[in-house]
Amino acid sequence: MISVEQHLDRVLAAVGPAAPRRTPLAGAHGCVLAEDVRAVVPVPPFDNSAMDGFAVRAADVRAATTGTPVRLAVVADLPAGSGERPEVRPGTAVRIMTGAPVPPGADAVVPVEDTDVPPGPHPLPATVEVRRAVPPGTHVRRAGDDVARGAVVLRAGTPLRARDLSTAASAGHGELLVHPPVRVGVLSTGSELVAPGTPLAHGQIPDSNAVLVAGMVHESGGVPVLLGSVDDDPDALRGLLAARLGEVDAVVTTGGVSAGAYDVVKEVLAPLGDVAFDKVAMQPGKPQGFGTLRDGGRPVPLFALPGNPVSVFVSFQVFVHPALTRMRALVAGGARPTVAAVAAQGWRCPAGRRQYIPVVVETSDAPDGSSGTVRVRPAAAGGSGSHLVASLALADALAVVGDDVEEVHEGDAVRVMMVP
Ligand SMILES: Nc1nc2c(c(=O)[nH]1)N[C@H]1C(S)=C(S)[C@@H](COP(=O)(O)OP(=O)(O)OC[C@H]3O[C@@H](n4cnc5c(N)ncnc54)[C@H](O)[C@@H]3O)O[C@H]1N2
Ligand code: MOO
Repeated sequence: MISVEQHLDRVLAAVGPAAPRRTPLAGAHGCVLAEDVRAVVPVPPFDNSAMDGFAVRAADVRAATTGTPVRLAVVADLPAGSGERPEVRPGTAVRIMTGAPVPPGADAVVPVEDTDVPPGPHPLPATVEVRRAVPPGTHVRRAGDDVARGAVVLRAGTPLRARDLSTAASAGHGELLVHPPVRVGVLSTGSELVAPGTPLAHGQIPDSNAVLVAGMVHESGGVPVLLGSVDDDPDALRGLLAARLGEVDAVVTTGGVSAGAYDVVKEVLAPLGDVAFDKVAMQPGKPQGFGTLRDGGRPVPLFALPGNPVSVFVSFQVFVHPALTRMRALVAGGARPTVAAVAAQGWRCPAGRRQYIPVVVETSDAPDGSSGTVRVRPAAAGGSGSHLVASLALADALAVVGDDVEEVHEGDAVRVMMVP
């Protein structure tokens, strides 16, 4: 039996990020940035109007009020996107729309509501009556107000969110140097499996692992590629892997790794040399296979997880999630975070194996209203069991109990791994 850390170290030593490549912004969401990004243009790129109205010289309208309006000649029209630069001389104004460049000579914008011109679509008036004074700079958004040219706007190592992409776009970039998305093949094994929703004949069960793994791949920032399920037939598994390996950067299989007479994953992969099958001192998730397949010369890490659904969930969070973090080139967030909690009820634990038990988290405020205590109880009425798949949905987290503990008592301190 090897420890969780030994297995994880072996996994992490075998995986790494793919070379970064320039990618259009539209395809870069979720990818990890490979270099710092600087603004190649200031944001905003030019002085522009914050209001629909009239660009004026502030000095011309210094005395304007509703009772003593100032009339100016309207000499040009500036819709957003206009490249014109009409001069605003004393006594004149230019009609301007939000986002249009402030014309030379003007130093303020009077909103249309503070004039005699009704808001909305109208022909360009010959004159405008300004009914309110505007100090210099009013409703003018200055070039570089937000970000100066050359400033770092995004840091390497961060996953690109929607707003990061908008920052990159506004700072002048159409592409970014990013690590490519990690495509993870999801493959269920077992002759008992049928597609979810299919009526079950005796002996059959729904393939719940495929959707579980695919969803966790998403939650870990990867791209799931559903490879389907194969019967416990070595040739079928061999054939599927040979046919589809080129489409993926990693593979997660479930089932077929323990001691059964039909455990085909072990049978097919063990002779490939680099795939090792170990017993890991954890519960659930004891039988684990891991190794590197070759697609031509390209290494493709393969995780052979045990078939029991709770084992799949735990094994993924403990081994596959950190590996995907490294393959994506993320700087932070390798292991799921843990927090301190208190057991709200007791439960049994296996001797000699670290327990990862799905728990419900209850927070309660202290009587003085100060910081709450995190209390946890097993999510499944049956406590700890790798087949208790339906109650997995109730769990908020995994309590992690040391291999030297045989029973957790109510009130004991426990570490809790936060999972999506
Ligand atoms: N003699 C021994 N038997 C077992 C051992 C052992 O050490 N010696 N280990 C047990 C432990 S612990 C685990 S975990 C399981 C792992 O078994 P396998 O990886 O070989 O998985 P299967 O036998 O194929 O399936 C186990 C279980 O999970 C169900 N299953 C499988 N795939 C799916 C799926 N896609 N969706 C839903 N459920 C699935 C399957 O029907 C079985 O009930 O081995 C123990 N046995
Ligand atoms: O290790 Mo198995 O995952 O205990 O059920």
